[in-house]
Amino acid sequence: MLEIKGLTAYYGESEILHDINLSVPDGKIIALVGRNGVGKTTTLKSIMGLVKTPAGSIELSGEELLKKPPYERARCGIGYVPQGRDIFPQMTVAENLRLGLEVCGGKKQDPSELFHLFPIVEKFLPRKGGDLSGGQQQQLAIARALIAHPKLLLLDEPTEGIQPSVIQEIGAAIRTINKETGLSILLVEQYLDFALELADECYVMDKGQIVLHVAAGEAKKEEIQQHMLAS
Ligand SMILES: Nc1ncnc2c1ncn2[C@@H]1O[C@H](COP(=O)(O)OP(=O)(O)OP(=O)(O)O)[C@@H](O)[C@H]1O
Repeated sequence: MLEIKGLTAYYGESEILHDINLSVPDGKIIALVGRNGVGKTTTLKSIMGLVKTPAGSIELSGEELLKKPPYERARCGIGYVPQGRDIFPQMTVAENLRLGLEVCGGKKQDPSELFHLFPIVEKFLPRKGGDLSGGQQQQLAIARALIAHPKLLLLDEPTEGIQPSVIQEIGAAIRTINKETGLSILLVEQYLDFALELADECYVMDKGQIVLHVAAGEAKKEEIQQHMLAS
């Protein structure tokens, strides 16, 4: 599905990612973990074309994305839920959801197919996005990304600032959508237990490099934690 090879990324003159190799196989959930500031968000932004990536390759189902602008990458089938969710507070939940359709050229899709995953989104359709709690906004942001039927979903810290009961609901929804539709998911997380519970494989990042790649089933939590400690 997604194949990243030898990727570097820059902010200005600073090289942030160094020779990243990472793959998301079809239908799998892959976690990318690491402490603050190691380059996880930059990896997702690189996939979306939002940062300078002068070297390497990013292929989606065999198609090179590196030279494509962000909107074309989204149209190739990538849904992106950024850190902080980017919900428009003055727009209603229904309007926020509809924005997700712009990605597929405004094609008519039926949002109701997502309501069994996120009942709260259906319940609050007429409410302003800004009136939702953090957890509800996160569910709306994921629903908005799913409405265009992506092949690959990029999730940036969906548990950040969210209460434990809602984290469980979000985890269940991610697992259900993966099982029901075979959607491939790249999940960036700092909450290691959540990541290991959901993921098939786990990559650990430190200082802009991948320092460990393990199957989540055999993942040694302590070993991963060692790599996540400040060095
Ligand atoms: N817009 C920017 N301009 C310059 N440097 C940046 C910018 N955004 C991030 N950085 C730097 O790039 C590095 C990687 O940041 P990144 O946000 O990718 O880390 P992260 O692992 O996602 O951390 P967090 O969990 O805090 O989001 C950090 O040193 C950060 O300070």
